Amino acid sequence: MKKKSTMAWISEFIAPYRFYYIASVLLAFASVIFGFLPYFYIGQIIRNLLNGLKDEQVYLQACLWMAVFWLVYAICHALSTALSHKATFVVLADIRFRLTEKLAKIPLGSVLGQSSGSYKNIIVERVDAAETTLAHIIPEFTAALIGPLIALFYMMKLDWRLTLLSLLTLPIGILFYANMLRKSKGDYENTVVKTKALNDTAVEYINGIEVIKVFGKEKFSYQKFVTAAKEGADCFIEWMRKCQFDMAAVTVIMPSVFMILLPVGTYFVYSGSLSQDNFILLLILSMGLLTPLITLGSYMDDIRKVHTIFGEITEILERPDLKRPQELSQELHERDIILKNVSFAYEKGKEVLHDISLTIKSGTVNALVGPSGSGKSTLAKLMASFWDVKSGSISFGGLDIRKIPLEDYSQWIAYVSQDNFLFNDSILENIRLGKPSASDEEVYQVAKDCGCYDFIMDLENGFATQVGSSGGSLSGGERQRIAIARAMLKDAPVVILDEATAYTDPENEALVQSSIVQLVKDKTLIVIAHRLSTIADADQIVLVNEGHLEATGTQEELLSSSDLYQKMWQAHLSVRDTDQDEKIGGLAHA
Ligand SMILES: Nc1ncnc2c1ncn2[C@@H]1O[C@H](COP(=O)(O)OP(=O)(O)OP(=O)(O)O)[C@@H](O)[C@H]1O
Repeated sequence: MKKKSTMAWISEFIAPYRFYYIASVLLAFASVIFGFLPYFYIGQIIRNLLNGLKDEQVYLQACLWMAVFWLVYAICHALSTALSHKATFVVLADIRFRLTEKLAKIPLGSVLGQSSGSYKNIIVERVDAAETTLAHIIPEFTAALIGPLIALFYMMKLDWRLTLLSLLTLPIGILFYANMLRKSKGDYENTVVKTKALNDTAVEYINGIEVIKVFGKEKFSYQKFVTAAKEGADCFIEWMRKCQFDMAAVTVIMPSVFMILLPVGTYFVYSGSLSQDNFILLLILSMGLLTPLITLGSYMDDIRKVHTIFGEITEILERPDLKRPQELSQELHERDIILKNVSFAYEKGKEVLHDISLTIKSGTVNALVGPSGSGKSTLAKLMASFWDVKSGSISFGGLDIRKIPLEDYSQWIAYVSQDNFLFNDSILENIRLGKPSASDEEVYQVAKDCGCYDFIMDLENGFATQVGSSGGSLSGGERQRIAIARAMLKDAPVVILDEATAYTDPENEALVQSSIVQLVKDKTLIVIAHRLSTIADADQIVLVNEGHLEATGTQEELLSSSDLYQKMWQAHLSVRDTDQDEKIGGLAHA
């Protein structure tokens, strides 16, 4: 697919609000004209003064008209800026919506491949940085371009020789400006990269504050942050260092045209080829000619910035969606999940699952087991449709899951992971997320079924308790039980469960386990099992090893047929606490 240019993207974003921008440009145009009209009166006043006119009325009238035009100029300018800002803030909000919508549509792997800090940086700061350019450049660029053109036209009428002389320093200024742009090429992009790194380190520092404290890594982590901050500052300083000489040259050389205009103009006046009043007016106008042109140059930098910013935004927007149809094309049969010759790689050339064929029968308990890194979670996530398989197929109810609308499929699958994310909202709303239409009573009931009603009611604000960012104000077990209640409310026929590797205490483990038993009643369960005792009665154990399907069967079958399973079982027996396992019980259907 051909990539869209930055301009094409910007046009697409601003298209719904183009009338605001057009109105803003027209008003900017009007403001330039009205801002220029007072110069006619300045010329008139100078002329009258030099001619010795002593009629106050004439001066008063000229001043009055100047004030009126200035007022109209100010109103047009304010309206133009207000319109462009209004449109820009809506455009920026749209861009943010599109970015967040896009993150929900692309494969999960594509989202997880980048740190949350850098997403936050793009969605919040980078989008914000586009505001200056979009809101200011459109009206101000117009004004900075048209203003000097009108001035130039008027000056040519007054005296073409001095007008051309007043432009003498322009090419020199442009040369310095071009040199500055050439030298600092890539510097803005560099500051973007360094700022991103700084963001990532800051987010990592804050998210990992517990680990940092526990392992006494304050110095190390703080140093990492300091280094990122210093590198960020250094690259800004370097950028400024490269620009300062040329920029200073532009600001000094361009207005120095006076050094030429004054002697030459004085000569013209004395030789009688230029009137005094026109000379003074030309001097004033030549000032107004160069300042907007210098401003125009500074917009070039902004345009370059916006190119980088939109490059980052559109890189996300152009990522391919997880392709799914809008509607189901056929009725689904039995809700079996069937994998046929499934292979998968996160990165090109690094296949992590190889040619897996497997049937998960509807209503059965299935355990995915295997050594660490063997591919259990990847397999489960493929079944949950978080990614698309690279080859082979996964079907649900007889239909390839790529042909099932994501919305439908997510209704049928409940994925309960170890790090259950809770939103910074009340417990009630966090559970209700499983079924947005659920009444408060339904939420209470599911909390009772899951065995978390009592602990919630013991909290000071009960179900209205705010859980804090990522559920930080609750214990790990409490968070997990709320996430299970959420999944239970969803009442999906298939539950994929990433069993916790470690529990803090046996009592909590028993509570979590019993809520899981409630959750999976009469459902298809696919559990990524880390402790074999909990899945001894599973209908099917799927043993994965190094991305290959090693064996499938009941525990009895695997104990007699698979060496690897035997070894894992022996290892498990040597560490398990029999009493505890009895208390907890397994995951088989009751
Ligand atoms: N997002 C990812 N990007 C790249 N590689 C990944 C990603 N997630 C997992 N992997 C790799 O895929 C392989 C299988 O990982 P997976 O998490 O599926 O194994 P697992 O059996 O669930 O491991 P564990 O029991 O330790 O959780 C590993 O080599 C892992 O490094």
